[in-house]
Amino acid sequence: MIGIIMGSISDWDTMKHACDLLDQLEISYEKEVISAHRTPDDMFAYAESARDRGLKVIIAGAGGAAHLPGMIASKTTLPVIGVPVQSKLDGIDSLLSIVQMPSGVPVATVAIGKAGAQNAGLLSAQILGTWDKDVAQKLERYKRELTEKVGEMREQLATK
Ligand SMILES: Nc1c(C(=O)O)ncn1[C@@H]1O[C@H](COP(=O)(O)O)[C@@H](O)[C@H]1O
Repeated sequence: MIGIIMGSISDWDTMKHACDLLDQLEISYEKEVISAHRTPDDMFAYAESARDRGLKVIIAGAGGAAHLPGMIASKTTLPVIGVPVQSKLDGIDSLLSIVQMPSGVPVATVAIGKAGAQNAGLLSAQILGTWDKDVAQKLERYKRELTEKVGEMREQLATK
């Protein structure tokens, strides 16, 4: 249902958090290394075939000159979520490369690094949840768990 792609295997430490989130929700996904710069033909083939292969959302992570999410978005009408990966410039270059898309070609951009990748996984599930009741129920459960964790934090704080 979800395609998770990254510009390099060096992005895995970040992108695995999107995978972990989807594993937690038991939502199927595929993962692949694809680079707009290093494998442009593969990138276009991936974007052009994504809908016919049954994907509903694409999560694309890249660092530095992070053109992958935007270029994928240029070739598909599926929603694309961009994850800025940490870089030598603290990921600011990745963030700006992904978020500053021209009008007409949106990429839903999340925060830099692990939290961003987790949110990308969650956001992709929420998109599925707009029509998939099973996924929507899992998301309700996830939210309840978040609330419970805050309850635990309050108990912890009371002991400080
Ligand atoms: N930004 C891109 C693209 C792309 O946008 O097509 N392809 C690779 N990269 C990024 O280059 C960084 C360094 O990659 P290496 O570690 O392989 O040298 C990675 O963060 C990757 O996402």
